[in-house]
Amino acid sequence: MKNIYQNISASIAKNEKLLAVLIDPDKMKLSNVSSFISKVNQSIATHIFVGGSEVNEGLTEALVIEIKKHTLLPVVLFPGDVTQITNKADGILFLSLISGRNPEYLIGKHVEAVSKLKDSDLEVISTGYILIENGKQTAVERVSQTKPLERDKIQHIADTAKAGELLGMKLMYLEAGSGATHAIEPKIISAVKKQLSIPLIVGGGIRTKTEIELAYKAGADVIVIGTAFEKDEAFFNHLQK
Ligand SMILES: CC(C)=CCC/C(C)=C/CC/C(C)=C/CC/C(C)=C/COP(=O)(O)OP(=O)(O)O
Ligand SMILES: O=P(O)(O)OC[C@@H](O)CO
Ligand SMILES: [Mg+2]
Repeated sequence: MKNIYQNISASIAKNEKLLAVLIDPDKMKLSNVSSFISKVNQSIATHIFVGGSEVNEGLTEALVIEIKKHTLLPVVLFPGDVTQITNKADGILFLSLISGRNPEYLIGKHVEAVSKLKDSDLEVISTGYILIENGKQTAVERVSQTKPLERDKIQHIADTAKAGELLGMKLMYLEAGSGATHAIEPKIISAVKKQLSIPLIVGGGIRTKTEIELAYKAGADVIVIGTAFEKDEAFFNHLQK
């Protein structure tokens, strides 16, 4: 039995903070997985997310198989598209892009995904995905052809998250975009957190231990970091258990 969601909730109840390392199948060489994952294992990371906004078919499955050889941490798909679904992972963030108004990314991809999910034992976790503007166009914006929410409309951001919760979503993900120049501001995180009773994930542009601490303090339950590790694996040295 998979219990990724239950374990996230249990950690939050104990006031523990969670860290997901995002690995992009387009950028990670299979030959580097073993050494990269050994660094992940020695760090405070609690989850491995695998995904990208555009990934060539087949790469995700090969990467997940290789990662699973080297770690006991849960491997969770964070897919930009249906082609990234593989049964070799433990779970999948079943993302609906609720900051946008593109029906394909609100419900279309999900309908397409069902035939794949029916035959898998992936734990499917319904996740509201909210893209917030950070000054430059992100890959998610380009791929999904949607506009991010404006960062100074904080009440609108919080209401969007709450609407997702009321629709039954189990996790809420505030996204500044991979490699964002500015991470999501703490005041946005805390305003959203105040209205929510489901776990809150925050990612995009987080590069320092200070930014991690500020996001946790503001109310992030799970932080996602990809680019900072892609650019410099020495960042793991600052995040030892
Ligand atoms: C339900 C299924 C099967 C898919 C969900 C489809 C949806 C709604 C996706 C949301 C929009 C999207 C394109 C999300 C991508 C999320 C992601 C993995 C972002 C990280 O990738 P990046 O790292 O931004 O890409 P680059 O490294 O290429 O910039
Ligand atoms: O790559 P970074 O900027 O860490 O962003 C992580 C994730 O939130 C992107 O989807
Ligand atoms: Mg990336």
